[in-house]
Amino acid sequence: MKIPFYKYQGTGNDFVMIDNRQQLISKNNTKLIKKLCDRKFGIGGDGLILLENPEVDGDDFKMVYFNADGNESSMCGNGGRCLVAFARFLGIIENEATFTAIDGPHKATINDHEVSLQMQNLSEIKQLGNTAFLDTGSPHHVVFTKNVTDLDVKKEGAVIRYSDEYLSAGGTNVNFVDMQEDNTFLVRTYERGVEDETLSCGTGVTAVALAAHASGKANGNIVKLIVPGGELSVSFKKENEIYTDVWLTGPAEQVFKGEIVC
Ligand SMILES: N[C@@H](CCC[C@H](N)C(=O)O)C(=O)O
Repeated sequence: MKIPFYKYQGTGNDFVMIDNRQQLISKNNTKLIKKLCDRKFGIGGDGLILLENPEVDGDDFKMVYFNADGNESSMCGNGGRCLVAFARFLGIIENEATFTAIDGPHKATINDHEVSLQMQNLSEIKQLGNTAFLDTGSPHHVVFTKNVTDLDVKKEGAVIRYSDEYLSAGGTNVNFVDMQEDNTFLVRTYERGVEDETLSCGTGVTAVALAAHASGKANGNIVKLIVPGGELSVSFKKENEIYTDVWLTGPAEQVFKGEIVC
């Protein structure tokens, strides 16, 4: 059997995309999904995303996300943005999308290669010193520190990801953040499920922007995030201690396509 696939990237967070409206891939095939994400034995990617038929009235499609380890996981912000670009490529949408992912409903807009994705409202941010923990669709530990450029993110991130504090709750992603100028932050992320640093993490930079605002490190409602793979922005409102209207914006593009022979 031959299954068509597409490769997308959003600020260097890269994904294998499959149009699964005809159920070509089984969601339980962890071994196959892990192999497809393998950079030596497969296509290579930080994750794999299935575009499926909508299950909610009014939706354009459904998003199913897997980490590179082959397991279905929580929300992927960059993956969601890439999926919107894929949906437009497939002719499912034009410039706007409504879809459901594991964390609930999302809206999105796309102009050229720029995709804005609405994230869930957020009310709970645990802050402790220069760290914070919040769930922006995926769990994120945020560390505000200096010299992020020189950090061994894989080593330092793994210590926190596998710490007793998080392990029993399924682990966490870890973001190391260095403030640059007003409302601008440099971010490097250790991703759970990839178990390494990735070039960008959408739910991660969303967590950084909201944690920076909650702790007074950012004072505007638009925050610029510089990641190893490019630049993203996060805009939001704060109403009655709840962050609403949270939008993650940045580029997303198709890189190549091919066929999986299985
Ligand atoms: N790259 C993602 C986050 C993907 C989920 C994460 N690895 C997890 O399992 O929590 C993003 O762009 O948000």
